[in-house]
Amino acid sequence: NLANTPGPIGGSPYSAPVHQLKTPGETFQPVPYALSSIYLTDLAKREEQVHERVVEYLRSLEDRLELVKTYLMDYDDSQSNIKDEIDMNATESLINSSEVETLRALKVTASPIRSYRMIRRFAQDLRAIDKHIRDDAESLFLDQMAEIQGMHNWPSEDDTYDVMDGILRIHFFYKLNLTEFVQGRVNGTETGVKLSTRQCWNIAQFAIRWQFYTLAMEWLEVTKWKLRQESEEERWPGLSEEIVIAAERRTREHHDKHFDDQIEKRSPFIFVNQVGKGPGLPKTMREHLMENYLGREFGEDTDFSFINYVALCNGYNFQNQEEKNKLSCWLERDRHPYFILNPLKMELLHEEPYLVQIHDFIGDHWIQVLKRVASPMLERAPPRNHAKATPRTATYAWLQDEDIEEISLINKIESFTGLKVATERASERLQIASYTFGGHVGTHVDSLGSQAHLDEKGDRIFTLLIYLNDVERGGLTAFPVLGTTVKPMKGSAVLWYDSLKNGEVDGRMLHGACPLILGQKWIATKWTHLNENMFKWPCALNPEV
Ligand SMILES: O=C(O)CCC(=O)C(=O)O
Ligand SMILES: [Fe+2]
Repeated sequence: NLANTPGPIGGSPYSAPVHQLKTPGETFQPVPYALSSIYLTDLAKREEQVHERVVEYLRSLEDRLELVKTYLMDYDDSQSNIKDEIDMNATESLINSSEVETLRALKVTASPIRSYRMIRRFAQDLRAIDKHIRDDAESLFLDQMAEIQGMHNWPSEDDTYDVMDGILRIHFFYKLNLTEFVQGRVNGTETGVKLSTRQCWNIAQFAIRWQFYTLAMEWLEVTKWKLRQESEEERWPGLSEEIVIAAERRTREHHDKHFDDQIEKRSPFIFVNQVGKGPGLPKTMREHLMENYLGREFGEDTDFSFINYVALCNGYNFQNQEEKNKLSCWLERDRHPYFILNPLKMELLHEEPYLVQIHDFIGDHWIQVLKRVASPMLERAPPRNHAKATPRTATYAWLQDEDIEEISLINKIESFTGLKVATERASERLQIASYTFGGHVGTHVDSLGSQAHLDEKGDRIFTLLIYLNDVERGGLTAFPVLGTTVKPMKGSAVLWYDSLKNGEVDGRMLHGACPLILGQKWIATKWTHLNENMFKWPCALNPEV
């Protein structure tokens, strides 16, 4: 799978950089902030408290500054004409510094006003400064921060990489218009918050470091555009147009060095656009792939599946009219008596292989329970341990039936599918996944293939995936071979079969989760296995299917 091939010069925004999990110490962070809406929300709440403390700390610093100034002003004021006199004496008779000191002291002593003011400064101003320092706003601030921090780590440099990785993935998949993005418009939606020139520069640097050269070129371009709009005073002194232009030159050189090699491999990753070479290849790599491979039938060569996946994420559909004519919606009552009064709202998305969306499969109450139970259990996807693993930027929890006793979800799935789901051997625990912006799952099949044949449970028969919320933008489930997508709709479920009846993997069920652009995405998935359902899901007479 091209998507999983580590390029010769690094990864891609398609596969997240893998960070080391920290060993549990005094604090711990089970899930990286950028991957978890739960932790992001929690962090946003804690920042409210942090902000309040910082404001208090600022006030305290201002108080201290005020005290220091008060002392100095009184001192300067009460000494001013002594100073003039002494200066005059010093130039006339060249007295030395210890004599100056004595002279000044005598002047103070000679004046009841000066003496009073001096004594008052010691008694009041300097004591106030002393007290302020001993009150130790710094320690207080640090203690308060530690208290707000609690058990969790504050975000680290690694967390900023996760965020930038998510942004670059959205940029790559959806060809973001960066000029709009940095001004706060994300894929057509106004978010009301901008990126600064320096922040654009940081993202450009990150893209260069990860060798996403064409994305980097766009970030450098937008950095330059922003720099040109700033006045001299607004500019951050660490950055100038010359620096950005030099970075562009270096990036283009790196790009060109690897271009021929990558064009051979038809890698869409690093060369989203052709930036360096002349008219030899007039089209961008993406255009080239789209024109030649889009929607094509394919076998082993999964280049097509990747470019189709990206296109599907962008709203394409490759089903021909004949296929589309077969699609329909209906109310289904006869699978189980349960559905007589509560018919299933079925929508056929693909006939063969079968892909169906069931609307309103579960209601608000169950959705709340699933999210609530899963939230504290979410963990990041296991890091990729070998190149073949599907890239995943999401967080997961596995629920036991006991965790969700209050809902009879499994019974409902059994009634609906007519297969055994409830026992330990028949299925896997219910998996809850949560995505934030940029979160995705690369294309894969859920079938476990030959590795499952010897397994006690046998291979997966079907996937029942329930969407737990409406998704604002992005986050479709894309099926590159079927040429269609499923739009997450709150409470709806999709069902498809993972294996052919002969036990083979059904490669046509290749699918992936498109990167989320805006909002959140939560899903619950149940995989049911073959061995316990041997007689309910018998082999077909035709070994080919
Ligand atoms: O989130 C989705 O839309 C699909 C997720 C998926 O395919 C998986 O986790 O295996
Ligand atoms: Fe899947």
